[in-house]
Amino acid sequence: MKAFEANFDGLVGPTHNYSGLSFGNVASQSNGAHASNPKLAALQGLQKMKALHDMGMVQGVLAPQERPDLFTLRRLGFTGSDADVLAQAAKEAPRILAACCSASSMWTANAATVSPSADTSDGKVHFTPANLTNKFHRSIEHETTGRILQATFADQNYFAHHPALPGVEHFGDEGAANHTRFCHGYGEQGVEFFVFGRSAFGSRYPEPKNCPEPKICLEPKKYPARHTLEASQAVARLHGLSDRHVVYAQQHPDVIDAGVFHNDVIAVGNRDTLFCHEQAFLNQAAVKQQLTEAMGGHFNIIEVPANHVSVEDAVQSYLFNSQLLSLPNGRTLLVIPEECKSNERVWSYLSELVNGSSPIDELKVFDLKQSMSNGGGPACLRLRVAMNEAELAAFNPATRMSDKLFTTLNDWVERHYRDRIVDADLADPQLLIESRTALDELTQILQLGSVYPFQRV
Ligand SMILES: NCCC[C@H](NC(=O)CCC(=O)O)C(=O)O
Repeated sequence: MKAFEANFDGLVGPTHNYSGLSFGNVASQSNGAHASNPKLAALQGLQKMKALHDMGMVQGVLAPQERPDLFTLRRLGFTGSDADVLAQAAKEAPRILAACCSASSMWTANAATVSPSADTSDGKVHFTPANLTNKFHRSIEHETTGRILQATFADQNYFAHHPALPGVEHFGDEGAANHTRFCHGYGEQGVEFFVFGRSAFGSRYPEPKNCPEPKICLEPKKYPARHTLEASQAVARLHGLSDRHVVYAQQHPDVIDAGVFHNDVIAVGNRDTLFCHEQAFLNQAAVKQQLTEAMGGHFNIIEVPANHVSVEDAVQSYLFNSQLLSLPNGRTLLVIPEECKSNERVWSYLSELVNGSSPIDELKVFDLKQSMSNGGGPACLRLRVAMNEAELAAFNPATRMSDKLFTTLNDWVERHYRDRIVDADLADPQLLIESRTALDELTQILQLGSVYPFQRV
């Protein structure tokens, strides 16, 4: 049976704003307090989805979340009417209000870890929503994410859904941003590559299997390592992956300290190719060897040297937060953000790469500035789901990008979204009403049922 890689992009929610919520994410920290443009953000995202659809890729849409999150605010002790809750939170705890208004679910690379059916013991596609424990504003995503994924991949004959891992730092899980699946063909047994930032239980315990670093004691000094080895191992167990086809690697702590808060800021992979910076992993030589062996010796590694592109340039340009795509016409495309073009060193490296003999044939540049200003590039905005023909026929067709859905969603954004949000707007009860009205209509467009808390009371 033929198999495909589908990309499910997160639709940007109506409250998209810059609140400087992500310590360790340079863009988020430096753009806090700037005015955002949710309408433009959503339209920029839709343009990318439509472009991939036009190239013949399978493209899906994942719905955003209900924000402001009144249910979390009430859980934290704010009371009264919706307007009272917002007013009290704005006065007494504006940072908590901002966290409860973030549209961060747009970065669906953090929505879940997905294992295709060719890799799992029961032959189903497995999904585990990421608990995102390291950031409060993201830790409140996984329940609704789980419901959206179940409404998108509902058929239990093909799709298996797990709850998020326990919500404590020991099992900090950031989902597919730290997970790459390599394969020779999308429908064949693949190699799942899990990248973590630290080990929660330390080196007193036996060395984990398939882990190139003997004593996992190194940790970043400045910024948090969000994702643990133990989380990755739990996901591999839940998905029924075989040890022989799993490789674990630790992110280099120094690059986390340089602003690489997820591995997808410094590495991207597709099929039998890994495109990464030479300083991405601890013990990088061993990581490369393990991956090559697990892939049966047929594996391409494009390793970018620091003297061409520094880690700082990678973080500034999001070179590696690109989408490495195998197009239906057989060519390999790298989808990059505009920031790569404006960085001279990155652009000259990329120009040489596509003109040379590398496996990458073409570049496509997108303006994703609204998302980039919060540290989310092309790869952050998508969750990959490799599916065979039967699975493709089984997922919710209303979530699949088409010319018609593109027109419908553009119109929906134009009607419901604001073109400017600053901090003071987050407490506006009208924004809550607008957001819920928009999402209620969206669940009908995408045929999701009642996935939002406000629809379930
Ligand atoms: N994969 C990209 C994720 C980016 C995301 N940024 C944020 O949540 C910033 C939100 C703000 O600062 O308003 C994060 O750091 O997890």
